[in-house]
Amino acid sequence: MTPAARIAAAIGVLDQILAGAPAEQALLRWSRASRFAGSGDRAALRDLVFGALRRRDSLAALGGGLSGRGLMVGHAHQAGLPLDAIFTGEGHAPAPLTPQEAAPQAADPLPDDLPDWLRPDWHRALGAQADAVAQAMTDRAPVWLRVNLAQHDPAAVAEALAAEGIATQPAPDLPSALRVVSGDRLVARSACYRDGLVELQDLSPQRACARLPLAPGMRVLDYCAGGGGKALALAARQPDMKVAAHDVTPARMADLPARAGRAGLSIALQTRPRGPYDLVVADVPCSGSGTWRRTPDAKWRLTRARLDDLVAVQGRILEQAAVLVAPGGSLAYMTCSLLEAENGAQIDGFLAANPGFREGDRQTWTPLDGGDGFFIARLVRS
Ligand SMILES: C[S@@+](CC[C@H](N)C(=O)[O-])C[C@H]1O[C@@H](n2cnc3c(N)ncnc32)[C@H](O)[C@@H]1O
Repeated sequence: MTPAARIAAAIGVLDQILAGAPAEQALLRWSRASRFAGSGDRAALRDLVFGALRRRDSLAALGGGLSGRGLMVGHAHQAGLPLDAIFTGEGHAPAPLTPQEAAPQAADPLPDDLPDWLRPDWHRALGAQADAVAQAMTDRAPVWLRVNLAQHDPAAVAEALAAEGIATQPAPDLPSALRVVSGDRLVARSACYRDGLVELQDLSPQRACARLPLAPGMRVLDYCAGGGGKALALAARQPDMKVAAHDVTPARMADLPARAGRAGLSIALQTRPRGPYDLVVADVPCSGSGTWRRTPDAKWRLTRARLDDLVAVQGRILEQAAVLVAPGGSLAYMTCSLLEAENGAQIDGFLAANPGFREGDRQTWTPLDGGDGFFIARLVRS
């Protein structure tokens, strides 16, 4: 496909998303209907669509309207693309620009690419960093790997990755974390990934897991395990523990035994955990506002009602998980959100209602720290 044809395809896919279709679904529908497209075309289209969604409102302002075409015209202006060569109307290229599209009168400053209803919450949570974090959310997220330190040395793993065409850089503060600087699309097919040397895991959840005090013999439960990212990270840090994983939807843990097997770790699946555990991790469902670089359509789909529902679910999970914690043990609450309602306010509410717990630790990371937005609070049971 020509660059112009890719832009025309992005216009169609974006129109579907703006009409309510989830981004992944709209991209899949396009792929199925476009058998002529190669993997390079699909990757380029995905980049165009996700890039436009991250900067939806600023591109709409630059491109003359909130439509697939407006976003792609805005993108062409912002990226300095040769407009006359793209908007030709010939073959599969999009129609020529109108005079208004060719000379946009965009607002200065451009919109901050936050949903209007959320802006006050965002600023309350992030204070002086609010604008910089909103700006950071408009960029592509870096890819981070977690080296399985239980079995491998990070420098040797970095060399093995490089031999497969994947260049990495170590995180300055965390031995397990490697940032992929080129070859990110090769990771999932690499031998290093297949053989359990590395897992795909963002820097911030790695940092959160690294903060938790672990010791041999500890009983650990990942209460909202999903694919098991936190259980695997903890087990790799201290293989001499009994690590169990639970999820209200056990099917979400389907890949966990294979992932644990690849990493040479043992994680027991628990449908009805009874406790007590020395550490219970509650990586709760959340708005994902810290990961909007990766799922930018979620930023525009979130509503106040949905956020309120999530906050209520998180509160209930905290209460359920708390009863599984042994005296002297810890409850580690995690979200990939930056919003106060899901983070600090949730923890303050829990502590006020549960005097048997005290706060041990609380930390928020934002994209300005190198990874996704992420929150952890460790609560210690008396
Ligand atoms: C943020 S995801 C977990 C991601 C996972 N920890 C990881 O690192 O890959 C939240 C998970 O919580 C689960 N969940 C939702 N409500 C729950 C509940 N009441 N009890 C336990 N798990 C729940 C969901 O099924 C989902 O898999």
